[in-house]
Amino acid sequence: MLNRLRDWLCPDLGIDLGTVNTLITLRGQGVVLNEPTIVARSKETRQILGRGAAIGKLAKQMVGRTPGSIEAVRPIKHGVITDFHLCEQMLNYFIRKAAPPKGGLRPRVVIAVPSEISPVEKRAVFNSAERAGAGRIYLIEEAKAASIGAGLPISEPLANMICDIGGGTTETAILSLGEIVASQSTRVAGDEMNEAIRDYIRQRYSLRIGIGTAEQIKIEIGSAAPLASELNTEVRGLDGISGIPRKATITSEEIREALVECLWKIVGSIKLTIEGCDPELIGDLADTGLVLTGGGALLRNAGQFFQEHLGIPVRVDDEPLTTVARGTAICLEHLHYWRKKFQTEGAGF
Ligand SMILES: Nc1ncnc2c1ncn2[C@@H]1O[C@H](COP(=O)(O)OP(=O)(O)OP(=O)(O)O)[C@@H](O)[C@H]1O
Repeated sequence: MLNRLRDWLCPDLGIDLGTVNTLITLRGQGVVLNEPTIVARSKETRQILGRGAAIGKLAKQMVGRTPGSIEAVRPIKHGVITDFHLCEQMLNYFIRKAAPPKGGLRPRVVIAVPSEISPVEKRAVFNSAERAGAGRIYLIEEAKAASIGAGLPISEPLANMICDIGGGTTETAILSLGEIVASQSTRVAGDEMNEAIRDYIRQRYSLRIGIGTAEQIKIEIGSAAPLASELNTEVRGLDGISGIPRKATITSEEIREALVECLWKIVGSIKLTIEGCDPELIGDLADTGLVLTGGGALLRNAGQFFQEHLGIPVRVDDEPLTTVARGTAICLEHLHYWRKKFQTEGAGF
């Protein structure tokens, strides 16, 4: 009864504070907010545009199309807050949008953060969330939240491996008995793939394209392993020699070539994680395999590529963009159990 009243007045929130996307879940309701982690502000006054509303989807529409006086800023880079003030304003806006406050109560919040962030960086997340209106704050490692969201039996005495390929970081972890036993984090992820595509097209076609176009190409025809039927797309950019707009047709084979180095670096990071694990547990991985999550897992044939190069079964989660957020939602449902395991701070409820 008390729980229901509290849920109505001030629902608990789960937040996946990602480099590219921020997702918020409410206890019992699943994902209620999914917005780009971007803020648009005036360069001169540093005020957020649209009376503080140019955040998320609205700000993303402005990327690359802003006049010189406006900048679209991502307050998080490689999973770590780089602009505290902006992050706090963004979180405040998202929290209010997801769960408008009633009665002045502060919600309990579970936030997923990269596993290898420093104590100072953790403190920045606490402070930003607290100033944005959160009450008691619990931090959970992104890889653990992803494992829970993907339904892995992480409480069992068995090795389970997860690899979350996000926008700014790829987090790989092996978990057993509810804890991370080995992990690696690399900055090779979706953003670096976009840069690789942009550079490839500049070198191969002398065509200059923006990072947003490179991302669109990745989503439209990107793949990690050969496709049954290869794809192509028309790309518009600026001729690097004449400076005149020009078109070119790019194939999925070419994009695969552009992405191969990034993918090999991710394979290297997964192998390092395995090497850092107790040999007793490594044996389990031949059966339990690897689960891929994060937006990067949507690259066509990603499962096939990693399976071929790691020699263990690989499964892509059904909805990899929401796995971490769904993991935080499950933690909210069982907060009495999980809160003993979280790193917590805040005013309490
Ligand atoms: N279909 C797709 N194919 C390939 N990549 C995709 C696809 N859809 C989205 N992505 C990429 O997924 C990335 C975003 O994933 P995600 O939302 O999991 O990252 P994030 O949680 O914001 O980042 P991080 O975990 O690094 O903080 C972007 O780089 C985006 O380009």
